[in-house]
Amino acid sequence: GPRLDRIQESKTLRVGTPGDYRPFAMKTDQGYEGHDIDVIEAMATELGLTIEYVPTTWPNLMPDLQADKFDIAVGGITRTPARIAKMAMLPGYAPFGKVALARTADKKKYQSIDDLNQASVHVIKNPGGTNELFVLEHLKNAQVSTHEKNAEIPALIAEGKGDIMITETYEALHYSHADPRLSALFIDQPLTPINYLGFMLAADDNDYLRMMQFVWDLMDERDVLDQAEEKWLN
Ligand SMILES: O=C(O)C(=O)C[C@]1(C(=O)O)C=C[C@@H](O)C=C1
Repeated sequence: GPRLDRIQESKTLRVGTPGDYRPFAMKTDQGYEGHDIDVIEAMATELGLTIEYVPTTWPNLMPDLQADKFDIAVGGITRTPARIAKMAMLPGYAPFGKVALARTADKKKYQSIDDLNQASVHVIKNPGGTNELFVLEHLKNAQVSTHEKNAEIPALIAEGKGDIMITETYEALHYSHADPRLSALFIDQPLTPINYLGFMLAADDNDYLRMMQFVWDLMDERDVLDQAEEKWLN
């Protein structure tokens, strides 16, 4: 197919990522790092390809993939029916639910979703992803503000500039471990059913899809996925 041909001829895989979601993909001064970065680098190496990272955002993730700015998107992307309807997605990994990140000092205040859904609670949300969808649907009574830079929200909560960040299991655990002022709430009983992340691909070339599915399976069989999980998700 044309996409696989182009990738093989250029020896380059264009990887789109918002790069703002620890521990899956984070842009730092040294480059990109995280679980998804280790996995996609191993996949590219297996295929003899060099990665070209293409910055994107959560609001632009699907439009940029549809506009052919990259071949695959990584960085903590939830598999959803809306995405599968338009794009292809590789198998699920890292089961998670939506949870809350709050100040440790406040943690007893929030025992249920009703305790979050109060006018006295200030929720800071990042735009464009499933966190925002959850906040708009379930926290209609809360005070909600939007902060574009997702990776800055935990510090804003810690400093008292907002009360709650809605996010996913691993990110909440990451920031609660990194900063004692923060606690991850609802980890044992998340606010949503369990869902899975998955790499999202352009669905216009079946040869490309079969190749990527094959390399994903190979990474699974060689325990590369287990190693990435061990390194980043514990
Ligand atoms: O939209 C998605 O797929 C996501 O999982 C991305 C998303 C979000 O929901 O906004 C998840 C957690 C991070 O805090 C940032 C981005």
